[in-house]
Amino acid sequence: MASGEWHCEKRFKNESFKNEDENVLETGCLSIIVLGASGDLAKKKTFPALFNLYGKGFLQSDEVHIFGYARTKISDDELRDRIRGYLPQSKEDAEDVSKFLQLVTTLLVIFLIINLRRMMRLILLLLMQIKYVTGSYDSAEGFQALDKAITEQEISKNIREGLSRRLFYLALPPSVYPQVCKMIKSYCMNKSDLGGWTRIVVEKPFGKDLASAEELSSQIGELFDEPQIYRIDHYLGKELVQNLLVLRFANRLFLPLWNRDNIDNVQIVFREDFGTEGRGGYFDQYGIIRDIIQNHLLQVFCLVAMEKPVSLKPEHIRDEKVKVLQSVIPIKDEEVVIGQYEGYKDDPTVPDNSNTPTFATMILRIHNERWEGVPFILKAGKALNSRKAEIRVQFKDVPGDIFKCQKQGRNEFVIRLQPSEAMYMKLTVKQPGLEMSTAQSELDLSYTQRYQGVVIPEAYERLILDT
Ligand SMILES: NC(=O)C1=CN([C@@H]2O[C@H](COP(=O)(O)OP(=O)(O)OC[C@H]3O[C@@H](n4cnc5c(N)ncnc54)[C@H](OP(=O)(O)O)[C@@H]3O)[C@@H](O)[C@H]2O)C=CC1
Ligand SMILES: O=C1O[C@H](COP(=O)(O)O)[C@@H](O)[C@H](O)[C@H]1O
Repeated sequence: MASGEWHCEKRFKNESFKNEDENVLETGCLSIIVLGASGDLAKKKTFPALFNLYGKGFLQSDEVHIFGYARTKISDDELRDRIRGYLPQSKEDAEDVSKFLQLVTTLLVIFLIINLRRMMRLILLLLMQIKYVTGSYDSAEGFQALDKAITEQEISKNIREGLSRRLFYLALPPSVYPQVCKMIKSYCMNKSDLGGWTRIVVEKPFGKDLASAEELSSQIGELFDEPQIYRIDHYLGKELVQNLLVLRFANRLFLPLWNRDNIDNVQIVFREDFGTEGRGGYFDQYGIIRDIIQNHLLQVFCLVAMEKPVSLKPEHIRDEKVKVLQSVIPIKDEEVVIGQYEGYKDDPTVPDNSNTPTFATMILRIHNERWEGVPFILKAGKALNSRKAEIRVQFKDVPGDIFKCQKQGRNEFVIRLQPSEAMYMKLTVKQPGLEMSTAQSELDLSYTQRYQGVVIPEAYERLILDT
């Protein structure tokens, strides 16, 4: 395997990040059931992540079976066609498909000619059997049919019932989580307690406000034990978000600078260059604040602003996040701007009279010793002119500017989460040459240049693997 590739063994053997009770390799039939399989998340992220995990050897073909469930009536093949579009595809790939089909008997030669990863994907597309079951989210009938399909698969794999594992991934609007969880609990649980398990993965946003989040938590909590429930925020799986803890707490350089004495403001920005594209059924109920800011950007905000955790244990990290969130003072109305992009209501899945925001920006202010007076500006928008997610830490001006260079710009530390992961520091330097003049330049750590050949895993690969 190439040096940058993730490796099963490496992950399980990484002692420094290990919790006492995790990293036990399990065997037995694993069924992964994607509920809401007809939707945007499933086709863009969930299924491609599963394919990648399979390609990297984390999911074994003799143990894993994947199911899709939704109300939309489509065939297994139609579902596969939808997914195929979101796996790396280009004219070049299409040629490889036909080459592969023609040269299937000379597999070793092809391995030398075409990229190994692409090759794996082609094989997967041919081999993986994704079964699609149609049904509503509150009908016993649908979930009984789903259970039947899973059980048949488990039996065909010749595995004792109790050793089977069932992972239900709710790629659905949170409004249907309670009814779906009830159905899973009533009809689709792993049938015995001989060592298998049933787990559920729920997506953000967890409710609409405090009351509904608490209600959702107690509804799910009545049906499943806490260790069976996985709440996903995929921004936490992004490489540069994972890097934030390391960056902040493993580098002496940043320790004395990361505070109100040196930092003028912090900007955490999410932009997308496409709109809802048929996702109005989910998005219009929630809007950009609940879709992006309350979860993804707030998690990033916590990692930028929190104090050093006691250790890397999840509870310790959570405790620090909670502390910094508790120190945020109520947001002022005059420090919020919201908007809706022109054309949003043209999406047939969006109601004609919708006033749901698709853009929002706001200032968070932290009332503590480190951050008093430093605005954290959070901004998110759909259908803007570019796609980008980044953190910009802007430093204060240097006092006593003997070079008269302040107009050229401040020191700024930028962490670009996507696209093209990078970190760069904007500095003032002497313009090379005979004159003593200054210019803005950058210390640049662009991942494509620094880590050539390293394949950065998609956020969902990491998170689904953890479940
Ligand atoms: N799209 C993305 O990139 C990401 C989405 N998410 C999260 O995933 C979840 C699903 O989002 P996404 O897939 O984009 O949304 P979609 O609008 O695509 O909904 C997913 C599926 O849910 C069903 N559905 C949609 N609206 C309703 C409704 N009002 N009541 C019941 N069922 C409905 C539809 O399936 P059918 O009608 O066939 O049953 C649809 O195909 C959300 O919680 C979102 O926050 C998280 C990260 C990224
Ligand atoms: O959670 C969501 O995230 C996606 C954007 O994810 P990214 O990893 O591609 O940045 C967004 O499109 C979607 O509206 C939202 O639900």
